[in-house]
Parts: sequence; structure tokens; C-alpha cells
Amino acid sequence: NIFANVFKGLFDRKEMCILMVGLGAAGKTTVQYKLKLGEMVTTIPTIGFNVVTMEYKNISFTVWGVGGSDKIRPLWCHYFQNTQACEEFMRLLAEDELWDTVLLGFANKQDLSNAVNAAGTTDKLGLHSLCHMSWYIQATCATSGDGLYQGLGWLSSPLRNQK
Ligand SMILES: Nc1nc2c(ncn2[C@@H]2O[C@H](COP(=O)(O)OP(=O)(O)OP(=O)(O)O)[C@@H](O)[C@H]2O)c(=O)[nH]1
Ligand SMILES: [Mg+2]
Repeated sequence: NIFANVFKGLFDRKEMCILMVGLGAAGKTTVQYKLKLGEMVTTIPTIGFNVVTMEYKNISFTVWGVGGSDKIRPLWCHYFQNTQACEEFMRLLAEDELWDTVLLGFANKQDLSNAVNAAGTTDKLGLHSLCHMSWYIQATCATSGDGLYQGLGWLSSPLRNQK
């Protein structure tokens, strides 16, 4: 009945804070606005961060997208070897504050023929050795939106079991 649904809607509401990191031009801002507005926006490199809040499956997601780099951003991907980016990523995941979190990775730009797929991304990031948190890699195309909601769907399921 309607009242039960309204009550369920009120009390089942959960909030989730997402920190989105990745190399410059990976598509983080595009993901944020595609989820928020349902459309592709023209982005410029993020200086600092963007915050977007959206609702999905009774969960309020606050997504913080951190710029991939600062002024040297255009050089970033040439400047760092992939392995160094991976090490940086692993260092981040080992932070105490992130111990209690889950990891959703977007293997983005799947519309491009040279994109690394989800399995390749998992291997390159060495996620099989990541035992202390639950993780999932979703193939996406942020410009069309493909895969984004599948990712959020995964994210919302372990969340249900949290406090
Ligand atoms: N072909 C393709 N292009 C994409 C996709 N996602 C994002 N882009 C493009 O990639 C470029 C960079 O996207 P952004 O969303 O600004 O990247 P970002 O990760 O926020 O970059 P920083 O803010 O510099 O860290 C833009 O031109 C996007 O249109 C995708 O799935 N496929
Ligand atoms: Mg950005």
C-alpha cells in the first residue's frame, strides 16, 4: 500500500559518499554529469574537485570527482608509467580511512577500440590480491552511459548490508 511504500521510502533511504579518482581525462567528470543529468556535458579538466549528488535505488550518492592532476595534467599520462599510477592507487586503498569501504572501478571508454576491458583493468591494477575490501570492475562508456547504472547497482548491494 501507498503508506507502507512512503514509510519504506523514508526509512530505507541511505546515503553513500563516493570518492572518484583516476588519471586525468579518464572520464570522471563525464560520469558524474551523465549520472546526474542523464546527458553528456562538455568538460574541462577538473582543477580541484566536482561534487554531484544523485539518487538511485533509494540511495543518495554524493560523488566527489577529484581532478586527475593540476597544471601538468596534459602530460600526466605520459609522465607517469602505468605501474606508478597503480602503485599510487594501491597506496590510496591501503589508507586506514578507506579500510571500511568498497571499490567500484569503471573501465571506461569501451567505445574506443584500444580501450582496456574489465578483465584487463583488473589485472593491471592487481585487484586479485586486494583481499580486505570487496571490489568490482564494470566496463563503461561514460559518454553513452553504458554500464554506469550496472556499477551503481553493484555498489548498492553491499551497501544494504552495512550498518
Ligand atoms: N570516447 C569516449 N570519450 C569519453 C568517455 N568518457 C569521457 N570521455 C571524454 O574524455 C574527455 C575527458 O573527460 P573528463 O570527464 O573531463 O575526464 P576527467 O577524468 O574528469 O579528467 P580530469 O578532470 O582532468 O581528471 C572528454 O572529452 C570526454 O568527453 C567515453 O566513455 N568514451
Ligand atoms: Mg574532471
